[in-house]
Amino acid sequence: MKTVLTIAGSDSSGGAGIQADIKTITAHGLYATSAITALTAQNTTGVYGIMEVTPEFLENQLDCIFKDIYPDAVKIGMVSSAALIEVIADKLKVYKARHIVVDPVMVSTSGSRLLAEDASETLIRNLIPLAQVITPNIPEAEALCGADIKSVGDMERAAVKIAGFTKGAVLIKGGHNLNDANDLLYEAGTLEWLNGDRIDNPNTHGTGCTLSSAIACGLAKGSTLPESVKAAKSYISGALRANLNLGHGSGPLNHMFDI
Ligand SMILES: Nc1ncnc2c1ncn2[C@@H]1O[C@H](COP(=O)(O)OP(=O)(O)O)[C@@H](O)[C@H]1O
Ligand SMILES: Cc1ncc(COP(=O)(O)O)c(N)n1
Repeated sequence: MKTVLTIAGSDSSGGAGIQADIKTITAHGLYATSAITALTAQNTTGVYGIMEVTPEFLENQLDCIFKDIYPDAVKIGMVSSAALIEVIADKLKVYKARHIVVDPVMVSTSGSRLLAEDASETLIRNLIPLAQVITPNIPEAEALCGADIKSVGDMERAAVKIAGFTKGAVLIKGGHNLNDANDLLYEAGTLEWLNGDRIDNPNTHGTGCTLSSAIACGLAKGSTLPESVKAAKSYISGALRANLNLGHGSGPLNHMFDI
């Protein structure tokens, strides 16, 4: 069986982070392993506390996984500090990890910072260069390219610039656009729009985590990046359409639908 490793934070409400990743990987018929970077006390209304693991303990988790159940793809989500980012980058290099998908999680949908302000540089310098693809949302893409994104042209210019930081590909997610849900993939010098109808569902907690894990699943199974991204987009649309309504805020996705 193919396996996908998720390196991310725990979300006590089960909608985002490690929990979303494991649900997504399982729904794709793959085996999930995990290395937890932090515990969050979180629900659909917000993030109420963050407790990071130590760099040594993250190292220990990564050694355990890579020496035993070597992953076919790796997804990286919330990593809040520079020291943890450095551990991950070192271990991915030591173990020659393949098919690395980085979701550069900076701020939660509910507005809490999940990446320390002084850690962005380390993310860009140490981790993003190892990624086959990174999946910023629009505010994260603005932070990475240092420019506002207000139009389709801005999004395309940002994609070309950000892809220069990775092994060559970026998917800028359009979930923060009001009228559509069009994502933009830039790979091997080609821009490809993945247009999606906006689904009328306010429960979008964990969409970014789910999408990046689904992409890692496609890559682990041997699909190309464009194939993996298209399948992941279709998975997200299905999970949004299946419409769960839990909690008092922006609720989680419904992974219990037929892929
Ligand atoms: N209301 C929606 N309808 C359809 N797709 C959506 C909707 N909201 C988000 N998406 C999709 O979910 C994925 C995650 O996007 P986004 O919400 O921008 O990421 P993040 O969770 O990192 O902020 C993207 O593929 C985006 O197009
Ligand atoms: C542990 C953890 N990781 C990631 C996110 C971002 O998810 P979202 O952007 O959907 O709030 C989150 N809220 N919590």
